[in-house]
Amino acid sequence: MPPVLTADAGNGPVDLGPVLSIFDPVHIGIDEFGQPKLVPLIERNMLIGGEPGSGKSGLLNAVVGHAAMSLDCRLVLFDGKRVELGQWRKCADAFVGPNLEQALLVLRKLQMMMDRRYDYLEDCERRKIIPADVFQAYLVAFDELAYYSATIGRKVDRDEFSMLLRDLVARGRAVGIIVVAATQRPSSDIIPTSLRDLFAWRFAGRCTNDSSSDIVLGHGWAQKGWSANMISPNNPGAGLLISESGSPQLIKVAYLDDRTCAGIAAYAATLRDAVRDNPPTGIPVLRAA
Ligand SMILES: Nc1ncnc2c1ncn2[C@@H]1O[C@H](COP(=O)(O)OP(=O)(O)OP(=O)(O)O)[C@@H](O)[C@H]1O
Repeated sequence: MPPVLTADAGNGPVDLGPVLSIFDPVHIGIDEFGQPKLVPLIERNMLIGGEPGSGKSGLLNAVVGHAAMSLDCRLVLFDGKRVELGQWRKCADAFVGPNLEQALLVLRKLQMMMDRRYDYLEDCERRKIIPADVFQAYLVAFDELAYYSATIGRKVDRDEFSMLLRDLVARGRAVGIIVVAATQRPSSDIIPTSLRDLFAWRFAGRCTNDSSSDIVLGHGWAQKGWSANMISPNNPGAGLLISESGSPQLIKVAYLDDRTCAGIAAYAATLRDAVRDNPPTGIPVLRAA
């Protein structure tokens, strides 16, 4: 049972409703045996690849939905199409549409914040963020990665985008910055091996060939029989999920349709407003239900 958010604006505590935590594993769907598939995301990143229509946005929305409902997590969303993650806009600190300059601005700010968090950890002689920390986790989600790194704007800006993204993926984990990135172009120019290997979780929805599947999951898996090319085009949301230390696993993503996403997003935005608007005397507290 998730904890219930309680607010006290001076007239006694009022239950606002259940919330989640980004330190909890995220429910993303079911495995082959019909068992819930839960993935811990704190201190990890997730790469999502697959051909158009394979269900990447479905997985991204499941993850962003959990983060939106986690009041210990802030959201930064990059969405070249604006409508894939657009429903979560009110829950996000920043929402970047099809604008590379704005994307760079936001990424530079995140990099600066990451550096300051490292200064703080160094001063505290600690190695990573904990739930009791004053600073909150950030979920930084991209749909579609290649749009910013290979499609719009000037090459020099796209290169800076790729460099900032790599830095965030490489160094963000310990300071609570989680990157989840989706692309319909699983090719080596978009996801070089050195970048791919920084993602602890990798999900390949249906891919057009074995080599695209390997680019997401890791070299050699197709030859061992694990290729997302074998997934039916009529089965969106099915795909192979691998963690940095395991073998691929077939899963089916829990799909949130537009109406459900909008409902969760509106509820999460209300809770976030309630937390923001509460006076210091009424700081909301989490308690077990
Ligand atoms: N887990 C799922 N279960 C059932 N249907 C799904 C699932 N995921 C996606 N679908 C269906 O497939 C369609 C395409 O899914 P989605 O938009 O997530 O694909 P995508 O890979 O993000 O596509 P694109 O690359 O074009 O953005 C959805 O509109 C939905 O109808």
